[in-house]
Amino acid sequence: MSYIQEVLKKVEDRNRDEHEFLQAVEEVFYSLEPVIEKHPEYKETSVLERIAEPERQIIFRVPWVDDNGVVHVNRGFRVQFNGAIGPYKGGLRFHPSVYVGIIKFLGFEQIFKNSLTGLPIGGGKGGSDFNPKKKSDGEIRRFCESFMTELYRHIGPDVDVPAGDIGVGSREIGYLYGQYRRIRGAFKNGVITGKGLKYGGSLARKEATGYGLLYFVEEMLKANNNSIKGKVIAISGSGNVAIYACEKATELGAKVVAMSDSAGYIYHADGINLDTVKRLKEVERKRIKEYVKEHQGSKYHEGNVWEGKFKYDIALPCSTQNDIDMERAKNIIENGAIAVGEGANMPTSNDAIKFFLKKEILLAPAKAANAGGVATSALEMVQNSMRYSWSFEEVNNKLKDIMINIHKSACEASKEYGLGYNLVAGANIAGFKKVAEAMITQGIY
Ligand SMILES: NC(=O)C1=CN([C@@H]2O[C@H](COP(=O)(O)OP(=O)(O)OC[C@H]3O[C@@H](n4cnc5c(N)ncnc54)[C@H](O)[C@@H]3O)[C@@H](O)[C@H]2O)C=CC1
Ligand SMILES: O=C(O)CCC(=O)C(=O)O
Repeated sequence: MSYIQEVLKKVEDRNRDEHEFLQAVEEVFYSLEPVIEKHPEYKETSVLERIAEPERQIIFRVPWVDDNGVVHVNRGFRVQFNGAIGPYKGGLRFHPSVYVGIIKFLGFEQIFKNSLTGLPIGGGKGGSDFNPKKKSDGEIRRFCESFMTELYRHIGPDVDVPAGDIGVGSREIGYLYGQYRRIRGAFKNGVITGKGLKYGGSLARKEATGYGLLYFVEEMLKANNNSIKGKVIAISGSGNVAIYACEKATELGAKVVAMSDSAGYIYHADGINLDTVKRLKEVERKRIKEYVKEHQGSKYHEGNVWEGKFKYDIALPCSTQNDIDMERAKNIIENGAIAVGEGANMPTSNDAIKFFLKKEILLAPAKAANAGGVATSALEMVQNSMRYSWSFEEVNNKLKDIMINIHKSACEASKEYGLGYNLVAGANIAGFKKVAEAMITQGIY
């Protein structure tokens, strides 16, 4: 058994039923094999064992009252995974599928992603198994208030800074921050990011993950003598990441022909009308199928977009984890894709990642490609500390530079370890080394 296999076995034994977490750890650790060989100090200081164990995980009760006066109880989580390079940083997910294995996979990914941004942020993640779908505004507010009534004691601008993720957008962030302020009796707006612009939010944070994804994919294509201009793109999801990925892709001269939600997908050969999607999803909170009522020539299909048979050059999974398994990966290639850019966290299963790499599909891995959101959150923290705000253009330019640098770091790390142009391994290695070195320098923690 190799050293990596031995460590993985220990991680598996300790986290038996946490499948998503084990998948994320396996994906990172296998790509670290050449690094461990070259750096015996990582083995001597058990960095891998340490990095796979959260510094702290908090699980709490979230009781709330619905509009009929009935009391419900959900479970809240915050996993403070690794604080070696900065305060824990990562979003909150409200979705019925949430359990500790989901939050831990997301928190683990966040360690490396945050490191790649080059900014001083550690890895953390949180959320709840609360389902925001079909809840009234009042129910959402009461849930958020209850959630923060426990969470507030574990977070702070220098300790742990949450933000949004699936099911947590600007409305939820507003209620969460309001409750934090009420309890603390202080305006510490650096405690949460993704805030509204009127109380310390950053311009371009809303757009950042989707825009950043496209900046990264453009770099990847450029490095391979290609570009986004003129490409046909399919996107899964129609939430925050998907919408702004679509916007930037269109601005860069591509045509987005498909978007989805958890029930099905729309296909519009003329190109998706993003104004309609924004209204349906951001304002009216309706299903994506409503789109076809307003656009002749578009079609709605039930099921997963990656099972659809239609032509595109680039696939951008922007919905949720394990969206692309082996069968869907094969279908994506049959549909003509030359590149995949991961906007969601861990959207591709480990065997499908290997398959894409074997088929020489250009693969922009999530940790690198969707890091623009958290990077811009870190820029929001900078602005909050300065009590100042930058213009949209200033933030967007910084975001673009960060994404270009992440691509460069992943490229260089891959090359240094003789792996050619493998951004998956390169991102893992570059993200890991910075955190590992900080951990070693700080002793045994
Ligand atoms: N919002 C952000 O800044 C960042 C988000 N991400 C990741 O991007 C992905 C999307 O997040 P957001 O757009 O923020 O969330 P969102 O809540 O705005 O949108 C989520 C989208 O995914 C779809 N979806 C959710 N569960 C699904 C399922 N089981 N099957 C099919 N579709 C499903 C929803 O219908 C919706 O269109 C997640 O993986 C998230 O972790 C990654 C980096 C930053
Ligand atoms: O902006 C943030 O802090 C969180 C972003 C996030 O949750 C992610 O990168 O997956």
